[in-house]
Amino acid sequence: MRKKLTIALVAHDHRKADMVDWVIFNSDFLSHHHLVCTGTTGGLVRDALNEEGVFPEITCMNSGPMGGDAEIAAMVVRKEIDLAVFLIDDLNAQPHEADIMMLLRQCRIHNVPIACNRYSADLMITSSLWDDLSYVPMPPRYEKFERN
Ligand SMILES: O=C(CO)COP(=O)(O)O
Repeated sequence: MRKKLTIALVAHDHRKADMVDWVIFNSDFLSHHHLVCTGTTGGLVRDALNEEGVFPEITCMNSGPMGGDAEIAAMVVRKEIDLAVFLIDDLNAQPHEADIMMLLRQCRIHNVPIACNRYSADLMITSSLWDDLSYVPMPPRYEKFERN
């Protein structure tokens, strides 16, 4: 991949083991990109990648419940995030549900690819579209559909 991407990585506590596995599996790829993480996820990602001998640029925001999702959502709004991997715990309630919904919503509004499981994340980072200069992502159109 030619472009250096800024990739958001966020995982809830019960999904952090999956995130650590995923970053190790993709350590070669991730070594070329800037990773932006919520606080606890970022520490685990850094430790896992460093153990693999990979030292990418990593920015840690606040922990999720303390506003980390909100900080990453603000980066999405400012077009500073190219893609996000957000491993959500769908089996346990989170105290900061509103912030989680905000991050997901801002990614949808601003047309930022967001993977919520490992399979989607693997497909996303291996897409040839990243290097296709003729490809223009189509933003969502909020117009009412009228049937003729
Ligand atoms: O809660 C989170 C995302 O909603 C993740 O935050 P941490 O990475 O700080 O645990």
